[in-house]
Amino acid sequence: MPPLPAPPLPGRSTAGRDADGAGERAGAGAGATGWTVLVPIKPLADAKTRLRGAVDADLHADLVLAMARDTVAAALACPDVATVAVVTGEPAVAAAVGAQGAVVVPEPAAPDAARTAGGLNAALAHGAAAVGDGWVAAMPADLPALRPAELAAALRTARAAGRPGYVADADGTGTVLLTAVPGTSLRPRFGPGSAEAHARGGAATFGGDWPSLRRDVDTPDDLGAAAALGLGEHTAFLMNAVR
Ligand SMILES: Nc1nc2c(ncn2[C@@H]2O[C@H](COP(=O)(O)OP(=O)(O)OP(=O)(O)O)[C@@H](O)[C@H]2O)c(=O)[nH]1
Ligand SMILES: C=C(OP(=O)(O)O)C(=O)O
Repeated sequence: MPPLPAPPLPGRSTAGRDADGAGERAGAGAGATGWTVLVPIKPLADAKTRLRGAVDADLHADLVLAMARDTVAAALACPDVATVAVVTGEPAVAAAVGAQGAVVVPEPAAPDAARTAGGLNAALAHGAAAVGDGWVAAMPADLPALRPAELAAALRTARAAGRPGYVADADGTGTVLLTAVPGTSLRPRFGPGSAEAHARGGAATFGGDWPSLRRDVDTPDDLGAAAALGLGEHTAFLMNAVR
């Protein structure tokens, strides 16, 4: 007997966002018209090694979590997003983003893969299977300056294209948004040179003036660039506290 498909996750319902009457928000996964955005988040102690030194070592995990919470908050506030589904194996992350209104897809333990791009791509494939077919996108959790309107514009570009695609990061080499369309599965090829890898895999390149979406934070310099755009509240609070 073939394996049963994973059931779609429940959609998020947020009174504040639904109050303005936009019609595309209820539900997620199969049949839903709003986007489901997958956000993978690694165990905090292992995450963002290139960012180490931006704050004292004992605050590094707090900084990583603050950036993730700002990324999730911006996605939740995006009018085109029905559900934010965080793929993580870390209970502290699950509790934090669950309190924000994200749904959590528990990541299967894979100790040896956790530090590799294979770990990230496997986590996203697992998340995509859990949320089911539909308008599904993936985004890293290191976009602390992300503006909901820029994410909305990129998702609308993806929807209008009607085919899978990606948005490259500020450097042009990485990927900050990977999108699928109903009837196709997400094909994550994150890791060094992922923009080219996604293009080679047949994904369309989506361009637009989306500086906060493209501003992923890998290094202390990137954090400075994100600060120049305007950090989300969690990251801003932490950076102000350590100043
Ligand atoms: N769930 C999950 N998320 C991952 C995994 N690997 C990376 N991520 C997430 O994927 C996003 C992009 O990852 P990177 O920018 O490569 O982050 P990183 O591996 O923490 O950073 P470096 O250590 O500096 O390479 C971040 O949100 C990470 O938390 C993984 O194995 N599982
Ligand atoms: C994993 C990626 O992120 P970064 O290169 O920023 O680590 C990617 O862009 O595919």
